[in-house]
Amino acid sequence: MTALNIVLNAGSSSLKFQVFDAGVEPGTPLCRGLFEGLAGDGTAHFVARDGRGETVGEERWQAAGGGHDEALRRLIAWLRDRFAGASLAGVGHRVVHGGPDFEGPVLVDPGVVDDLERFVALAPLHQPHNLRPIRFALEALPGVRQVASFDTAFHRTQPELAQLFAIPRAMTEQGVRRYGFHGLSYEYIASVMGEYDPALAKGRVVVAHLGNGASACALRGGVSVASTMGFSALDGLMMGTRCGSLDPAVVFYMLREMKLTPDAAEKMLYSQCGLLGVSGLSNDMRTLRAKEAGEPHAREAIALYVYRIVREVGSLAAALGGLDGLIFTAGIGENDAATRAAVLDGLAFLGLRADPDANAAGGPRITGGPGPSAWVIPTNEELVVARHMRALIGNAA
Ligand SMILES: Nc1ncnc2c1ncn2[C@@H]1O[C@H](COP(=O)(O)OP(=O)(O)O)[C@@H](O)[C@H]1O
Ligand SMILES: CC(=O)OP(=O)(O)O
Ligand SMILES: [Mg+2]
Repeated sequence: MTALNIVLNAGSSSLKFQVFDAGVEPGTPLCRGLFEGLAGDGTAHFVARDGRGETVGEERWQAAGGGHDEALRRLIAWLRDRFAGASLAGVGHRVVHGGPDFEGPVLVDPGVVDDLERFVALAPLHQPHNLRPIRFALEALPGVRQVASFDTAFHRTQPELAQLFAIPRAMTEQGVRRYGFHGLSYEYIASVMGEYDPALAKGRVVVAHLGNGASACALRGGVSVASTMGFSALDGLMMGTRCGSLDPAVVFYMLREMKLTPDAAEKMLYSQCGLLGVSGLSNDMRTLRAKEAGEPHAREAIALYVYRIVREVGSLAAALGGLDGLIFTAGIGENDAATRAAVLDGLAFLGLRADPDANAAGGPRITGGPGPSAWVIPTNEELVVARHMRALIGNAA
């Protein structure tokens, strides 16, 4: 009987999962799937594929809020049915915030979950959805080992200056510092980029993770040296529903002049800004692309999205002292050729020369000529968690 390792990855708009044979090195999963459209009130969509890419499950429903809870309920029912008779070796979880103490993946026990609850306020779109299935499995599956892998851990290699805010030292010592996120995605990209071009593995590379959440990370020799996200996953680039970098005085304006409560102000900055806020239409790039011809606000939202990426990649290139490669990944980075083309255009001053045909075809290399190269590399956060599970709990069933 096959023993399974299941990996869960709750993003801000999605719940992704992969199922691996626990007895072998993780590679192609037995099955992988995605619930998407969980952030809004539109249609949520579930699709699952087997190891050969054949669709083995598909559902659609109306996500009237609470999309992640409903997705988890459907996923458990679907997995029970699909893998009836198999035993479960372990469950691995992407956990977005590991704070200052979790510098690598850990085996979960109730004490670890209590520690991680402290960061719910710093990652309200993620941490609750990451911890709920852990608590569920601790109760419902008491013999099954669980591993938590953190988005923040990969960035703990950054130089001290890259992690500091210019605030009183006492606040820094309390943990008010830049953590950085999407670390599992960056760890995956760092692990494969040498297969695309050995020079990337040694070089100065910026990875742009452009999903519903978005950040960029500067890698030197595959190690994180700076990133656009900070204390929380609100900072840096403009995102689907998050504002990204914002003058902190805007928050005081929201509280004092707009008379918003702190909770309402927080909700607005996490859930009603970004592409959704500027377009007034949608957080989803696919919808904005479909409407941009007739909707000036959709066009402006996309233009601002690109402008912010160009500025931040320039800043990260400065932190690296130059740029050898730029890698696009995640939902928008992997699929939206027009965003990539516009970013490359804005970064032509760094010597990037777009290859329009290669870009339209999805890469992998989307520049030509001498100078820095740009690439499209699909991310795989679940595979990184599966590797962590293998390292921590081996192949025990
Ligand atoms: N084919 C596509 N073309 C353009 N954008 C896409 C496409 N598919 C997905 N996206 C964008 O990617 C986003 C989801 O990215 P993903 O990395 O899966 O999100 P999450 O942050 O929830 O993990 C969607 O909200 C949408 O904006
Ligand atoms: C950290 C973060 O924003 O994650 P996601 O892009 O999955 O929402
Ligand atoms: Mg994601």
